Amino acid sequence: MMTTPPAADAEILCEDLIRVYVTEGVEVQALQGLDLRVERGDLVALVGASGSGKSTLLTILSGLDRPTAGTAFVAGWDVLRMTGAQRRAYRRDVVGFAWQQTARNLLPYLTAAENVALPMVATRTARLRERTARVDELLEVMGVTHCRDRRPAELSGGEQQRVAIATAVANRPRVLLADEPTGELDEETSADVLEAIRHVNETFGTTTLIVTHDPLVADHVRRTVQIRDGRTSRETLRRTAVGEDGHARLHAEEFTVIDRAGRLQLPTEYVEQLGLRDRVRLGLEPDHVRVHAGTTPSTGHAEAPQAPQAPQASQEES
Ligand SMILES: Nc1ncnc2c1ncn2[C@@H]1O[C@H](COP(=O)(O)OP(=O)(O)OP(=O)(O)O)[C@@H](O)[C@H]1O
Repeated sequence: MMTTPPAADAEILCEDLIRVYVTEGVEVQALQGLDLRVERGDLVALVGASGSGKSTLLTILSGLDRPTAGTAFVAGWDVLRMTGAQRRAYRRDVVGFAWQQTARNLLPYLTAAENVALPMVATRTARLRERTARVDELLEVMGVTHCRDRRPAELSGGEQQRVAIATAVANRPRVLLADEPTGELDEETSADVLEAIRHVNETFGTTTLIVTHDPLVADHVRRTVQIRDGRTSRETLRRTAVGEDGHARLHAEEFTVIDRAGRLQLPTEYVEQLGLRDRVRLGLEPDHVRVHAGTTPSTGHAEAPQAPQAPQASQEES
């Protein structure tokens, strides 16, 4: 359903997303009020420990599952309120997916080129000549032109994933969702696949969300969002800046996410390093918030250790 999302410019916008699974009378809160905003054309990695809710979120964004409550808009589509027919159109035209299990992505009896062409054949969106040109373009962007006439069994794991991503974006979806695309690959092959995803993002402007627990993914994306206990908790933004000496350097800035109720999570290492627990003392400064260990009233600043300062992040334990 095309409705205007609350913030029309965000390509993916989730607010207070909740997903409760009930199995045999036992409730599991997989998503506990998750907020996420991804701008159009962005490339974002969503990282988090096993069980933190990453796959649950991706399943919702891909239109395969409905959340229990909250809002989720993808490319202007309200994923909570789609009818069956709209859901099929959404999955066909708006989002592309690549899954961890390579076998789930490609048909084993088709060649790489036939696999990539398949979504276009299914939607009858292009004539044969346009289709062939599109397949060639995609295989080239993904660096797998040499695999054109081979079947999946004749490809390496990394080549299979690159063909799978070419297939996922064949119909020019606005959003690409990838669930652990490097989960079955070694480090070097993973880096190749991630660079290929980045190339697709830059070439076609496809908004891309990669879900992973591979920390190396963070090196290949501009923005990493960490999910903890079914909520987004921290973000890292990377940018390259040229210093006074003329050399380009990569800067990484850490942010913590603050929700509408003013709650935020302190990084575990800050909590451990300063022995923060139970209650902390806060102080409001003109441009930041101080967080001190200890629960007794302060007579000055000197006696309590000061929390390391995270850029932009005011810190308070939730
Ligand atoms: N269909 C389901 N029925 C019941 N509980 C589920 C279901 N799917 C997920 N869960 C539970 O929801 C929580 C979040 O699971 P989810 O698969 O989203 O985490 P994840 O971060 O993707 O983990 P992993 O990295 O191991 O895939 C877990 O406690 C999981 O057991």
